[in-house]
Amino acid sequence: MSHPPRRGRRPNDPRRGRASGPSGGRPPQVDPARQVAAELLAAVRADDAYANLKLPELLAAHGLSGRDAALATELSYGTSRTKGQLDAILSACSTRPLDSIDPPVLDALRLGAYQLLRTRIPPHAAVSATVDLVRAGGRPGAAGFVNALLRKVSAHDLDGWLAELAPASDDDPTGHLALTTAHPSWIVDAIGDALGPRRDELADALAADNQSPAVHLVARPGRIARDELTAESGGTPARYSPYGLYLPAGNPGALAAVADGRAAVQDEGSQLVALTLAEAPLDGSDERWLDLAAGPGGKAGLLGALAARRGATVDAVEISPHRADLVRRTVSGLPVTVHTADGRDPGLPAGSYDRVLLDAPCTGLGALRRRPEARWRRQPADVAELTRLQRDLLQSAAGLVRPGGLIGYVTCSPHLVETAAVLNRRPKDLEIVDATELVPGNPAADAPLDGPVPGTVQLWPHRHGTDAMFLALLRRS
Ligand SMILES: C[S@@+](CC[C@H](N)C(=O)[O-])C[C@H]1O[C@@H](n2cnc3c(N)ncnc32)[C@H](O)[C@@H]1O
Repeated sequence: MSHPPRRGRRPNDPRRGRASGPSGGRPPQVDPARQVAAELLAAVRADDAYANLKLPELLAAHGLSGRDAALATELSYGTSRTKGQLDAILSACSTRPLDSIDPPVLDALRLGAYQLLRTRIPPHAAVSATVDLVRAGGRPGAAGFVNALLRKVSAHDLDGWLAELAPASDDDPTGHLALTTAHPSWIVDAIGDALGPRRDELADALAADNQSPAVHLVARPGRIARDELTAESGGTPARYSPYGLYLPAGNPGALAAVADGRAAVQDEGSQLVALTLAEAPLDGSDERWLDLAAGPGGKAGLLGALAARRGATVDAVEISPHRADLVRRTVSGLPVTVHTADGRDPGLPAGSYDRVLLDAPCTGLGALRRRPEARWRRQPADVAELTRLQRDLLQSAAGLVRPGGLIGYVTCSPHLVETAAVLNRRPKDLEIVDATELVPGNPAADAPLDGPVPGTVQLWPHRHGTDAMFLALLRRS
């Protein structure tokens, strides 16, 4: 039942209609999309869940598809991605510090603020749905607080809030971009440093993290031709990778070719770095390949398919047993042997591999567009810890590759400490091979792809439409 507008209130006033506030008499009804979004935020916050893995589970559990699933995805991913920006605005409106607010209530406030500031959902619907969520979640005492706070948020649109709260770009360029593009300051600085002389692209690079990317598929060589996959999936051929294609909206898992392993979901940048290593000119034998940090197996699957066609074999090493099992599933039927082992000392024969991929564990700052919560979960201290591991793994790779053999050192992060600094302290017998001309499809013709050390490759979402993958090709002397 709808209520008539009360006297003295504007038609769009969020106090209108069923935004009944704390004392509305009817039982709260939460629509399933917002329920899923709230459950996802709780899982990310309380259980350290990965949003992109948890969401399909929740959608299936609630039986959501079509428009409801799209709304749940938009609300949960959008809220996760912009959390810091939403918090700055909520803080400005709140009478209490945010860290004193019951965490599920704070989740609901973020969801409500996201709807008010970044969707076309009418303000009264955004507020009333959030109040309902809080009441249905067993926190009726917070309903009045939530209602009042979101009414304050609705006083401005997003641009209005950013104009009020963001520091001036001239005074504090990092702080300005951090708030306006919803990134932690340390990540703004890291990406700015990685852009080096092209720092003027920083706003574009950060904006690209906030775009929902297309799903990229790889047509596994020898298992399905790209044309066939294009016809089966309704996708379009990728710009650079000869095996890649871009899918429009939809669930890739529902495609028969993905379900039966002829194709897989894989960012085009990941395809390009693996292909560059596999196809780089090499003198001498070319039969033994190694993937030293293989889980969950995307690149091992591509390398395995190429190896099968070229009469080579691949050893794939992964330290986590669960992820090693994922690799085994991915490479089934391919000439790949999976070892659950520490890549720093995997017990494999020294000096025996022709090509070695080290797709190192990293901060993932190059794939923020695909991992909505990652930018707020990662901490600057993670970088030092990962860098030690990256250096140790590179040392191990250097011992496993044969003289004259090639290593592809890869990160899905452009952070200079994970790229240039690791390379600058590499083992002395590894020389850098110029990879910039070797990337399939020649992305350099469209936009620069030179990395921070001469000869290395840095892809970018805002330039190439790929994740920001880094590649250095190294030859053992
Ligand atoms: C960036 S991911 C690799 C992604 C993979 N190449 C793909 O394309 O699917 C890095 C992997 O290294 C694994 N890892 C971390 N430390 C390791 C170690 N010491 N030895 C081997 N693997 C390790 C992680 O568990 C993670 O699965």
